[in-house]
Amino acid sequence: MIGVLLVNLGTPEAPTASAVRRYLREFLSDRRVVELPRIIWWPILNGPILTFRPARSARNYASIWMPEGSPLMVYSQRLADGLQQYCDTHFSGQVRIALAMRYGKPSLPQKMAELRQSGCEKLLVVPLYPQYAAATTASIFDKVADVLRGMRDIPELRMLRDWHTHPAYIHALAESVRHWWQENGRAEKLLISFHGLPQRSIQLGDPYRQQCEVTTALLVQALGLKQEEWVQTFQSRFGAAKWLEPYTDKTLENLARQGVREIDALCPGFSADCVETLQEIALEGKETFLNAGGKTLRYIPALNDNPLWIKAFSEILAPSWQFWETPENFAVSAQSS
Ligand SMILES: C=CC1=C(C)c2cc3[nH]c(cc4nc(cc5[nH]c(cc1n2)c(C)c5CCC(=O)O)C(CCC(=O)O)=C4C)c(C)c3C=C
Ligand SMILES: [Fe+2]
Ligand SMILES: [Fe+2]
Repeated sequence: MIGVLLVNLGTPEAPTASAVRRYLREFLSDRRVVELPRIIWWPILNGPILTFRPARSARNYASIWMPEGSPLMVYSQRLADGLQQYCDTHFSGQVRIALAMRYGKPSLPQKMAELRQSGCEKLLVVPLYPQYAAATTASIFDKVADVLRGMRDIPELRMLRDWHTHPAYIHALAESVRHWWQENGRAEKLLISFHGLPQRSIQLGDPYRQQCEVTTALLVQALGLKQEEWVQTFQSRFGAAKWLEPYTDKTLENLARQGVREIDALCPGFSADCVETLQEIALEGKETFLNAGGKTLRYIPALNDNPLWIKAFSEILAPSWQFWETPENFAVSAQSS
């Protein structure tokens, strides 16, 4: 049996200051996320950040919370469930899908143990980030390695590093934008916004910005957009350092001032909608744009559990488990799909 462990960032358990504080403490203590010497970072984190940010951040979460919970969790779980169903039909019950979070629950140690106990002797780890960053992808690898360190009988392991150029991903994005245009009409400009990173991460060798740019280039090519019909930006700055530019919020203001009236916004780096897309872009970004003179900003949902994406995602993952395929233990029926 092959275990596929989808891993996303993690999210607070409730839209309250105390739950957000617990979440931020774990997240922002990760050395892959904040690469400052502890002696400098510790007092800042435990002082102003964990004092003031949780309440403000909790309000942001409250504005987008779903009846079933945090959107990041709800959509990631729906993706995992949809993928399990798809695999049961197309891969003869040989693939078991699970979802874990890098921070909080369901935890990586718990889900890795469950997969192992249910007879998965092979494990494919799939960070739910199309573009590689040390802060996200490598952090998941670190945690997986920590868990393996405590296991006697470790599984055979593979990890997907990124899928930022995969034709199935680009096609799924392009289809979701085209579908959006069919249903809602087409705005003057397509804003393509990725989560930011400190500029220093790039100087230290992170391929993240380049991967975002390649995804954008392939997407606008697939959509047949001209240069003046799209703009690529980076959102979610944190702290005082310089982050990747152009910034999404400043760009929205500038576009409105230049006379752009309608924007469709897409966040291709997020597999699941979350506070950064539903609050920061669809609510706050819209407000910024309208306050600066824009007329409409419409957020195009992430791929989430879109059935087209579930099929496309299985095409991205399948080569990794077919690598393990042997005639005796794995009757693949993928071609019959
Ligand atoms: C130093 C800070 C941060 C780095 C570096 C960073 C990189 C990074 N993050 C994502 C994806 C997500 N981030 C999310 C939330 C979030 N991110 C940071 C900080 C950094 N991110 C904070 C403090 C928060 C929490 C919200 C807030 O208080 O503003 C989320 C959403 C989580 C949710 O619960 O909905 C995602 C997803 C990527 C892809 C990335 C590097 C490329
Ligand atoms: Fe983040
Ligand atoms: Fe944010």
